[in-house]
Amino acid sequence: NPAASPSQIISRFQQYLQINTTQPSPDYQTSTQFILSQAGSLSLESRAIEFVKNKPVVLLKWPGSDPFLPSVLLNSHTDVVSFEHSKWIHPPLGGYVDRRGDIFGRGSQDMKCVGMQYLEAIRRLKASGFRPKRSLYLSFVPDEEIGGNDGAKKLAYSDVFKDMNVEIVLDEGLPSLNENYRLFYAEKAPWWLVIKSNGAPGHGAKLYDNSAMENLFKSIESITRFRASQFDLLKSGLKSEGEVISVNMAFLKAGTPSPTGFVMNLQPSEAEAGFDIRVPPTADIESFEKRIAEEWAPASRNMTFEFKQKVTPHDDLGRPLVTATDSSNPWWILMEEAIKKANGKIGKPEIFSGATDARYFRQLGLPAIGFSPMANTPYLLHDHNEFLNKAEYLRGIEVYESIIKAYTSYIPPGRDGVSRDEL
Ligand SMILES: CSCC[C@H](NC=O)C(=O)O
Ligand SMILES: [Zn+2]
Ligand SMILES: [Zn+2]
Repeated sequence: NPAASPSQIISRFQQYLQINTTQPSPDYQTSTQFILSQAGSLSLESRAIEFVKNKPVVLLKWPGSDPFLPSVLLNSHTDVVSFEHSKWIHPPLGGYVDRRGDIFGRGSQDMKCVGMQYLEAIRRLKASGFRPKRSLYLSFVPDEEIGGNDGAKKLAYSDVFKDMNVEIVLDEGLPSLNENYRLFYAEKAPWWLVIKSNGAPGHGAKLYDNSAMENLFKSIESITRFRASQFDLLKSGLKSEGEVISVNMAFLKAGTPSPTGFVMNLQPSEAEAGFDIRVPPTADIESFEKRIAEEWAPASRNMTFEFKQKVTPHDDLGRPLVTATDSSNPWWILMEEAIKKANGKIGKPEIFSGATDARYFRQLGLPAIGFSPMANTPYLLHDHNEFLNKAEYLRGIEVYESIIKAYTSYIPPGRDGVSRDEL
């Protein structure tokens, strides 16, 4: 079967990498055509739904033999973040494979790899004669990189989704440098904070209190100390990456522009700074909010603040938005078993450091697991020279074969254990 040869498999991945779905103006038309044609070659049911115009959600279905069993959803996003072309050793939209077998491209880790691996796993399972009991859905959603409001969120809150009767969702994860795959049961919530200071303007030679710059820098010092304290917890091993609040400065804006740069002998009356903050579901939100209002942007120091983005890491009832990792969640156990069956090793369950579409499904009360099968791989999401090794990519397909088999065959205890198939 030539369609299943490694060179054909890699060639399909390259084709997907070559489609320019880079934010802020992704070519969703071409990616949609590509995915639909893949679905056609696999005889999957397919449709493209525009909950928002020109932002297609491509939905594929491999029907299960028992329509009464809830379904399984494998999600991936089709968009990728932008890149600095000149800083790459191979073109970011090329899908170039070097002598070591490293496949270069924006999206090779985040997450065109996963979307294609789902499809390749289905190709192999179909060729082997496997038939799922549960229906398997694949969603290829737009706009994850800009928040997912017009993509996964629309899907999750739609009637289409209700009709799908989904019981478990898989979405993206992160690579690990060692041999252990990483599994994610929750994620941090992005808070994008902008703080502004005001102060009296004055001569650049004059020393006085409460300038806008001084007021802003008192805040930056306080934020820097907090950042260091969180980072120390991580460095010392007392906490893991997913358990600390991360704070990074995104921009600084101040000064009075002049045709030759900035006016040097005028102290500005305004200054501002922006921070990308990530809050774990386990954090004490109230005390952190208090810290921002009282220490980072106190009105008493002529400061104001605003959130450009403030996602809650909690559900409607105020509970942390997490997927269970113990025996109360059979999907977690099945996932671990299926990976191990495919000879994969697994590290400790983790909280994802960034934001993913999984949060929309967790908000509905569904279990969602973040996983991208990338072991022995450096973390290059959003970085220059993003790549995934060919051998690692192919191994990931085998892992998904094992997961899909286990998930679509799972019948919960107590449900008489007889599927329609066997009747
Ligand atoms: C709040 S929308 C941003 C989503 C983005 N997701 C992946 O990188 C992130 O910055 O985590
Ligand atoms: Zn992603
Ligand atoms: Zn991303």
